[in-house]
Amino acid sequence: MKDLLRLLRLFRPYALWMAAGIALSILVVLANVGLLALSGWFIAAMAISGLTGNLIEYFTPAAGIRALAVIRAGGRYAERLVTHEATLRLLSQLRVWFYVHLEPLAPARLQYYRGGDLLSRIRADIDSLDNLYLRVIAPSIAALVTTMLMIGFISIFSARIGMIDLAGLVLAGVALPLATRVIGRRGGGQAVELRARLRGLVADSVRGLGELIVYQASTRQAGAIGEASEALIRVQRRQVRLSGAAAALSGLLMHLTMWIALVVAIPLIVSGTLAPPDFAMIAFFVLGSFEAIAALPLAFQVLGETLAAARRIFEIVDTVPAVAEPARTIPAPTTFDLDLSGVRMRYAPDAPWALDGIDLAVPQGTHLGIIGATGAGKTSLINVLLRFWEFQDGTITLGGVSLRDIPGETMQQVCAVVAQQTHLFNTSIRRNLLLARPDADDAALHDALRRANILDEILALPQGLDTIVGETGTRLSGGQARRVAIARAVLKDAPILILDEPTEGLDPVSERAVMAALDALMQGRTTLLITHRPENLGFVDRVVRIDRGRLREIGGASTRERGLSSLRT
Ligand SMILES: Nc1ncnc2c1ncn2[C@@H]1O[C@H](COP(=O)(O)OP(=O)(O)OP(=O)(O)O)[C@@H](O)[C@H]1O
Repeated sequence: MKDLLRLLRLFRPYALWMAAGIALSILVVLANVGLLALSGWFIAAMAISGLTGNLIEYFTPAAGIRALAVIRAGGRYAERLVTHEATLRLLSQLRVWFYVHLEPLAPARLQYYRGGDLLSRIRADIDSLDNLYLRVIAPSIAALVTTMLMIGFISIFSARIGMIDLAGLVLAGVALPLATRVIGRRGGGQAVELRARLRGLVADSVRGLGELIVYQASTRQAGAIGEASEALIRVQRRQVRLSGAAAALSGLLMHLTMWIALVVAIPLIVSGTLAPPDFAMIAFFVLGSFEAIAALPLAFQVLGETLAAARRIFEIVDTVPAVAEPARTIPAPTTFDLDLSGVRMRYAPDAPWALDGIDLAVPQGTHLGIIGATGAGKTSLINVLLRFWEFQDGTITLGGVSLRDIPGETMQQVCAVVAQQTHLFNTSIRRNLLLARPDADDAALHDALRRANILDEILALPQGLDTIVGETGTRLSGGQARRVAIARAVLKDAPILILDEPTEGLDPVSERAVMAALDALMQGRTTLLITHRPENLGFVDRVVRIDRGRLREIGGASTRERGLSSLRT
């Protein structure tokens, strides 16, 4: 119930659209029942008139039938239009709302979710929230209102027939769906979970297809996917059987109600309380009235699935970001000396310290090389500086301002990052560059590419800047992708440059091209260069080594010439 109310609060901005959709559904149901009942009455009245020779005025009912038919068709069209407009507007708002909550959780809080699972929450779970309005709320309110109006109308003819119709509607529209919901609740939750598991598994397998083939594990992985799929099909089969049985029972109840109503109507016709044509009208009216509750079994069934999807979404939305934003706003730093004192950080309360008492001063403009064995803590230091992860002890200041008083966004603005795994989006080179500066014109883009040492190569491509780079930049070579990432950093023009193994995995020629580009970019900026390659240390002024979370200074002024000469060879 709590989740339901919370969901409803999210729907509030579209309340008017939704109300209009519901009003139109009510109109359509009433027009349909009216059309059936009036047609039944009209045909019977005309037949009786023909047999008895008593003329009746048929213009009005004929016009009524035409009017109701037009209202029903037009109303249905308008209802679909309005309810879908409401749903699509709602969906787009929900996606943005979810993304806004998701962003501060990256990367620290999201590392335990599978990529496919997250994707399924963003897409399928959010999409299934629209069920709440389209398949639950709208049909339920429409059913309630139309039932009251219809029972009121038929009771004018006979209160007993009204009660019989009401009993049939309540049984088919409430008791049956409730029973279906109780039986289907577990299956609904299971279906959502299993679908997410299957999607995660498939996404993971497609990403790791190369490894699966090399290690000949494709058959085993396909077996695991098959099992997950079988489990989902078993649950879905149970759910479909349940909804089929509910639909059949609902049909049975509808016809039973009509027969009982007719049995009650016979003595009323015989005694003259009702006119003979009313008999046909009652039969059609009762049948038609069941349209009002036709959607309720599905409503009760999808309610379980929708609430399960909502719970999974709220679970992410309610996750507290790993790094708390500052409580007070103070002016952003204008100088960029970095000072770390006694900094300790670990990834979980019971994990070993990834940084264990780091003291480090990096005056503005320094080029600092950071080396260390794998797992020593180099990336952890960067994670802390970029405010991706929180540090537990010690102090860090930037330009004299404590890092804890600087919003994460500011830190991310003043730092440009070129990493081993810098992500390129599957779009054009131009759009990848504009990420760093959306208002940059072609001249600025060309300048950035020139400074990243890649302009000629890009312009030589048939599509130039509009070349699509492929998923994660696969249509570019490793060295080209890295230099496009450098051009992006050039465009960002941030005072601090973080280079996390920027030449890792490149051949010597590409490495030299990338380092030449970086050397130009580093000028005038504070630079932290994490590297395993001793030759890259020729580009820095100072070198520190991190060893199991502790820091050791190992070099003063470097032989910068050594680095530059390596570019020339
Ligand atoms: N996201 C994480 N969650 C939990 N532990 C982590 C995480 N990232 C790193 N660690 C742990 O923290 C320690 C330091 O890792 P870190 O990535 O900083 O090392 P590194 O020096 O950058 O290594 P490499 O050169 O291999 O990138 C390691 O023990 C690692 O297992």
